[in-house]
Amino acid sequence: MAYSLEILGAVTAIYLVSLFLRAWSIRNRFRRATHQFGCQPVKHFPNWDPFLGLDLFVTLRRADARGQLSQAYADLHKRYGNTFEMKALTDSGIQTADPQNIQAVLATKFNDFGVGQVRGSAGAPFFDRGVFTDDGEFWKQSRSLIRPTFSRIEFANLDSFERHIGRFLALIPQDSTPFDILPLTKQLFLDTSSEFLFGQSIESLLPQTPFDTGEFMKAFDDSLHGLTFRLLAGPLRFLFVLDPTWKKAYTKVHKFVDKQVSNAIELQTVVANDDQEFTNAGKPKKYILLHEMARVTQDPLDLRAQILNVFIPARDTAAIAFGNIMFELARHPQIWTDLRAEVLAAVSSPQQINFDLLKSLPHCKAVINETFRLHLPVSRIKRVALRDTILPVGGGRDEKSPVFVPQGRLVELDLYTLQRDPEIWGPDAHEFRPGRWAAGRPLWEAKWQYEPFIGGPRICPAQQQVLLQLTYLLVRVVQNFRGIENRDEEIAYVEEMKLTSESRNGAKIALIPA
Ligand code: HEM
Repeated sequence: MAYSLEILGAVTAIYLVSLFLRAWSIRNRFRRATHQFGCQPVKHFPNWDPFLGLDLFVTLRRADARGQLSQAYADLHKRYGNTFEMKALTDSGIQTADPQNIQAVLATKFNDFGVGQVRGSAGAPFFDRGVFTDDGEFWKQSRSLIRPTFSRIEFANLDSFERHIGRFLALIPQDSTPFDILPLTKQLFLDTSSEFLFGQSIESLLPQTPFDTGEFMKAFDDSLHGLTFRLLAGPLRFLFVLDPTWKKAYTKVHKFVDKQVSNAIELQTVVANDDQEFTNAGKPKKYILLHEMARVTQDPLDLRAQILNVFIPARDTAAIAFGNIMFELARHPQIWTDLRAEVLAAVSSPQQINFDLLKSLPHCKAVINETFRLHLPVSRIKRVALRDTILPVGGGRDEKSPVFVPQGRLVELDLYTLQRDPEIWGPDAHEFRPGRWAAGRPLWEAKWQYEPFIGGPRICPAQQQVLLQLTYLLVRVVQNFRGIENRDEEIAYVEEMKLTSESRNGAKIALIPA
């Protein structure tokens, strides 16, 4: 017993000495940065638990339970400035909603920041290394594996999208019965994204789906759920080591993906190097990401990891965005009327819809932009400093001096606060007002004030594809229904923060047939 106490005492002493040495080293590096670059300290949230930040952690978890986590961060920014530092257990580090700092982290100082320690191996063995988890050379290689397909896809695949939309429209009640459009939209995008990513749609919108869709979706959701907990737990994720449900869930997902991977490899040996961008009938070739990847690597485990690295950010994001559009339109029915007038004037039949037409609808564009401004499916971006570096602003009393960021420090970009900042968007920043986009696309994007897909080298590769699909879907729904009504007693947007952020109450609406 005495012996174990001695060991415990020694371990504690070593830990405290290492903490002290680390703090001392950071202080020296900070002094050097002050001298060289004029860095000033950033404001700190006044934690009463300065070691772990349990006080703020509990406050934030309570806000999360109320569905107001993003707003809780925005309130902190209101009190402590655009850039401040805080401790909240695993969520400790610098918070910033400043466009200059966001630009530095994502673009101008891109090589100084990475996702490694934030995501790193948290997903393994559910999903291994790929474009979503890695930094440096491995990230570059993974990104180049998917880039060619994404840069061509936006022009193609509209035909198969229409096929899925037909099924989607048929499942919408035609007698103005209230329903929640979010789950239905999730099924639609699950079907289209599985077709684009794997070459085989999960066909969840069909009554006779060839898969046990419910089982697959549950397994995938359970896998993502387990992943969210592990990411939240940070270095404490070893605590989940004995959790058998996660393994059961991701094994089912692997079984499905591995089958698609082996199909892709087999197909590769049959149709090697088909570089044609058009079919023999002159139509744009339909791109399948896994098949394009299999032209570069035929390692099944690598392919599984790489495709899951795309499927995870793809899973629900676009569906959540469409649900949010419907959520807002149901609360602003007059805007639906304006949209419908624009759509009916431009489009008479689905066959007529093409890329150029979809790009030429300013009302649709404004509604989509404004929805993304208020409701971000990905609202917080986490990065870690890969080396000692500097943020351009946020230090000192006036928050205008540069801020020293030691290697290993977490920096969180708060896009929600940025995109609702009254100094940028005016006093009606919290209101849904697509009219603010009327003068075309203003400078907001160029100034890093509007970033739902972020910017810089890690910009969402699917941005153009998603915007095109959302416009297409909006056009098709607006064509078929002359009105929309809100059927939710709760008027406010209640947020459900998982890996992505969505409306906890879905989008309960009634659509009035044309
Ligand atoms: C409304 C829909 C979507 C939004 C708002 C969105 C937004 C984002 C954002 C903000 C990031 C950066 C995350 C970070 O670096 O921490 C990201 C990354 C990514 N997104 Fe999307 N996304 C959407 C849909 C999709 C879809 C449909 C796909 C695939 C088909 C996709 C594939 C990816 C991939 C692979 C990355 C990682 C890129 C990298 O790190 O280099 N996203 N997305």
